[in-house]
Amino acid sequence: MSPVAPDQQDRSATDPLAANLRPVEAGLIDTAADVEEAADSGRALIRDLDYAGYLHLQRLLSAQEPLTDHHDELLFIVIHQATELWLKLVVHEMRSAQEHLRADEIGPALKRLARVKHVLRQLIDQWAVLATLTPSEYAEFRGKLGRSSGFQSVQYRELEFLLGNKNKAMIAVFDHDQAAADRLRATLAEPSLYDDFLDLLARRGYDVPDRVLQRDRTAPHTLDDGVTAVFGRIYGAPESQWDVYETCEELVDLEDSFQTWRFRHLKTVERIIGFKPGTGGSSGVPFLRRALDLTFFPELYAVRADIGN
Ligand code: HEM
Ligand SMILES: N[C@@H](CC(=O)c1ccccc1NC=O)C(=O)O
Repeated sequence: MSPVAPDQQDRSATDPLAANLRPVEAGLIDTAADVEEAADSGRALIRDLDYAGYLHLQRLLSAQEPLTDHHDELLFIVIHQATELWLKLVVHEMRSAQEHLRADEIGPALKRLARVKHVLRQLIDQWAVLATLTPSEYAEFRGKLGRSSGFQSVQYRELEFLLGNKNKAMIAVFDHDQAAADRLRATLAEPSLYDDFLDLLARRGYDVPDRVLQRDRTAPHTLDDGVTAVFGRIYGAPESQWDVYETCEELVDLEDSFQTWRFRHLKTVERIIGFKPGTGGSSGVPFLRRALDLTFFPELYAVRADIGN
């Protein structure tokens, strides 16, 4: 006799459910034990971790303290806090990408930069939410903001430094907050993402000029024709070092996203306060417009004019 296949065997002898018993009768659910277990995990939750505990939601969600009763002030606070949270991640990913570049690990560096790019995309889309705030709604609580301003965002400045816009003078904005000023001074002394990439290119045998490699890295990088020539080689034959070419394009994406964020900030400010001066003491819109001219990776744009000539 041929053996019966396991899935055709009569399971009622061994499987209580197949014998038509209710789960409790079958002994599969021991109600008392289940209740005891639930109570146990409830007690354990008091002792250790639950959702709110892990995420420190009590702290996070009690940190929105509007200065007025105006309905729209909560939106203003939430947008800024959400931006600061994302900036925290962006700075973390940027530093990690830089460490990978220093270790000649382009793959993981690109993965982190791709994440940064997507976060920036979210921050760009977020401006549409803030743009629902009308000039008169904002005017109702703007007076309460005093001289506080995005100027004083230490994480934003840190990101700008890591991207290479090393405007030392901005550290003076943090005279009232020495911890923030110290942190920025330390970041100013670190190589920028671009510095790390140019170092990697030099190690890969590209002819990055010594004057660029040896420059004072606490100052912003300025356009150098020797670096443009290096990118000319890379863009002329991407297949020769494909990962290097991909890194160039990732940096262009990053610059593009960052500039788009700046541009959306400018346009949102324009529609909400027009040409009023800023609370932080700048001219407002004209100041933000000038910031759009600052470019992080100038040679990656300069090289495009040479392609095909
Ligand atoms: C009603 C909304 C907003 C208005 C009217 C506004 C206005 C301004 C103005 C006028 C400045 C120039 C500095 C000053 O004099 O204050 C500035 C700078 C800045 N704002 Fe805003 N802003 C708004 C929303 C935001 C949001 C949501 C963020 C996100 C965190 C932000 C981040 C920044 C940053 C980082 C700077 C410094 C930019 C730089 O130095 O290039 N702003 N903002
Ligand atoms: N600079 C803004 C004020 C402002 O937007 C702001 C105020 C306090 C905290 C963050 C702010 N956001 C960005 O500048 C203004 O001039 O209205």
